Amino acid sequence: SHAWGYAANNGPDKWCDNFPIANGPRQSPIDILPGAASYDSGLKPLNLKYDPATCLDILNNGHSFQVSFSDDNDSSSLKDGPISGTYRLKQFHFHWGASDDKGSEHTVAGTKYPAELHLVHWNTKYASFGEAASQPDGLAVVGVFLKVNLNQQQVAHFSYHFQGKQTTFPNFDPATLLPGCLDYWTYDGSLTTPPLLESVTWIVCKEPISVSSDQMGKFRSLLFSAEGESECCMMDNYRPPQPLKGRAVRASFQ
Ligand SMILES: CN[C@H]1CN(c2cccc(OC)c2)S(=O)(=O)c2sc(S(N)(=O)=O)cc21
Ligand SMILES: [Zn+2]
Repeated sequence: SHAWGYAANNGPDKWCDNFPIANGPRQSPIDILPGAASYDSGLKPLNLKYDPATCLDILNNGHSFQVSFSDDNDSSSLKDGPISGTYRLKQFHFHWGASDDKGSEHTVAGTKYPAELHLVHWNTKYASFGEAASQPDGLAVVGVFLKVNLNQQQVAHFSYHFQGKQTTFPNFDPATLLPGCLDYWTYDGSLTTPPLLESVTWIVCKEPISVSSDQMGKFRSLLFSAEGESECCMMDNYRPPQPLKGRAVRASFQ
């Protein structure tokens, strides 16, 4: 079977063929309706601590590009917020569109942002990332919307063209990608790509960060294709919102 992707023949509508959990009870992303979210005063502020020294490399994995972190200690980790215990940062990556009118996975009352950042963390009560990824409380992903600010400087110089292209990416501080205000919505969901595991506590920040339009252009110059293959630009690598199926969405703010 051909690998999954975002094209008509292997995209989100086809994922259920190989990953039946695609139609499961807690799939992501969702459309967030601020008016229907319930404020929960028991939710704590996010406690994010990132150490740039843990930044390892940047990889174009054929679906996005991801920046990976060494996770053999808690120096880059998430605590508090809606979770209990400590979750270690494993990687971050983005989803984006072919144009600025689409690209985010979560939407807010139907509004799509041009891109969305995902910071992926795993629960250290499990022995490894791989084990945590299959547990209902195993992962916590912080989602940050990106909006285009026409005279905004570069977010960072990412442009790792081909699938499989990997280079070192030393001392990048992911805290530079966080919005000033860390108000968030939270709900129980899944990975938004295969294997679509229902192991994610989603934490979606209300405030977007701004990127320049040429930063968006750089994203769109990345390639799904590998070296030597016919070039296929990496864009529209987002899954559309999935049915809420009775889940509650809580807000950390009023
Ligand atoms: C290709 N993308 C996923 C890769 N990963 C994964 C997770 C568990 C098992 C596995 O293969 C067995 C791979 S991952 O945890 O790094 C994530 S997080 C994520 S998102 N968009 O929901 O934030 C998608 C993926
Ligand atoms: Zn993602």
